Amino acid sequence: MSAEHLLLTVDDVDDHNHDGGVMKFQIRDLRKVSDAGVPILNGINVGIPKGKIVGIIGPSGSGKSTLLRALNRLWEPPSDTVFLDGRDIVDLDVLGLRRKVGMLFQLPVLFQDNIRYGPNLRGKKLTDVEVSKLLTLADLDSSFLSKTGGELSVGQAQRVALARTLANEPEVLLLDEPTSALDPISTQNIEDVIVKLKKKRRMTVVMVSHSIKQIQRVADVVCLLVNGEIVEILKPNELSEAKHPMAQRFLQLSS
Ligand SMILES: Nc1ncnc2c1ncn2[C@@H]1O[C@H](COP(=O)(O)OP(=O)(O)OP(=O)(O)O)[C@@H](O)[C@H]1O
Repeated sequence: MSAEHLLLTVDDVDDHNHDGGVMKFQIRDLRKVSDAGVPILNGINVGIPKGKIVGIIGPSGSGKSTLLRALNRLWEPPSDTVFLDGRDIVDLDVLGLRRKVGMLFQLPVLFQDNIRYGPNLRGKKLTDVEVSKLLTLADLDSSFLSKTGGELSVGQAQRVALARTLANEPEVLLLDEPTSALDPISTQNIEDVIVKLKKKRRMTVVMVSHSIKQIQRVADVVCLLVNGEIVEILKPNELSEAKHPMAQRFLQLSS
């Protein structure tokens, strides 16, 4: 399949509430080779539609995290490959980029004043009321204001980490298996928050997950990554129709 066929358009996204075809990210022929000369990303061509949840699934080692990390320059992509709102991200101020493009990892690492940290860096002091609002957004009550990191369960800590990311008012949320360490209830809480953020704040979300069911619950469109290539782009309810043999095998074993 040629690269042009894999350019994601808003028509691929089964939802009427779109922004007239606006892409938040455009990724063009993104490649990465390891120091040992092994290809990690093999020419990624895809658009990430504004205000949508794009799921990324694929076998272990297929390059999902590397792709995600390219979007906020945790891995520095080559110039002319990743564009945010039409601008090459390597030309942007890296801290400004990371405020706009927040990231949540698999396991949260926390300390008490974390939520205030990002705004503080920008000289903005959040009041207790503002912090409470962020906690509410992440489905936590204000009692969490006075709790230290050690008093939180992993699920609560992940929601506090989400509130911390949201304190920067990001336009894009990158999620790297954000619920893989959580129980089903905490997982559902995080999924609900993600969907709410998309609906209420029209946030763009790119989510890596090993859970096909999770991707089917939250994503508007799904990219299947195999050996550093997006081999198919499907709607969540069409995943069983994947044609690439590795993608079929992965989906069969995962379901
Ligand atoms: N800095 C690096 N140097 C060399 N190889 C790397 C580096 N980062 C990642 N890789 C390799 O690149 C490939 C893709 O890694 P990546 O973490 O992006 O995959 P993934 O699809 O997210 O995997 P998983 O599902 O297991 O988390 C792997 O083979 C990995 O070993």
